[in-house]
Amino acid sequence: MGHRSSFFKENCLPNTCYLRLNRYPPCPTAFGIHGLMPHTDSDFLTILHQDQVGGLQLVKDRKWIAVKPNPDALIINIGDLFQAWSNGVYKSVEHRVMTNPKLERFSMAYFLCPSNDTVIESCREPSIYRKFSFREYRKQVRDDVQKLGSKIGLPRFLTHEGSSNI
Ligand SMILES: O=C(O)CCC(=O)C(=O)O
Ligand SMILES: [Fe+2]
Repeated sequence: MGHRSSFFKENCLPNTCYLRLNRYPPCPTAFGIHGLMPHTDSDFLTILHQDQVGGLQLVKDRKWIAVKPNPDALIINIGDLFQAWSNGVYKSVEHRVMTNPKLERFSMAYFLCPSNDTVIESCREPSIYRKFSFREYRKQVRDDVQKLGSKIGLPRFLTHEGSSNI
């Protein structure tokens, strides 16, 4: 896509990526409860493993669809940084987890993150996002969650060009 092929190798290092282990207890009392609220991941890519219980859903064509559980497969989710880096060609996927009334669920997510100083810059002109460091992105997300109660994410970094195209 016009980026250096060594970009990930140089910027996403073992100590900048992380693994999250998720446990969702059964939720017998109510139907349609979020185990994890709708969100996009603030990284480049997430490699996800879910067990056989199911509950992961993603937005496709503006509708929530369930991801069929397959413990033998890994799911690769595109994150916000990949969207910015590709100038919006690849979209960060919105996803959520619904709880199961009877079964406990486990998942494992590996987040491919760069170092805080890494500058995320789009490969094409005109760029729809201004360039930003991962540190700046994380701070903006943290500040928005604190002040507004939810993440705004990439729309905060739209350029004039990007704003007039959405
Ligand atoms: O548990 C899952 O399937 C999804 C986990 C997830 O989206 C996350 O940890 O960001
Ligand atoms: Fe996620």
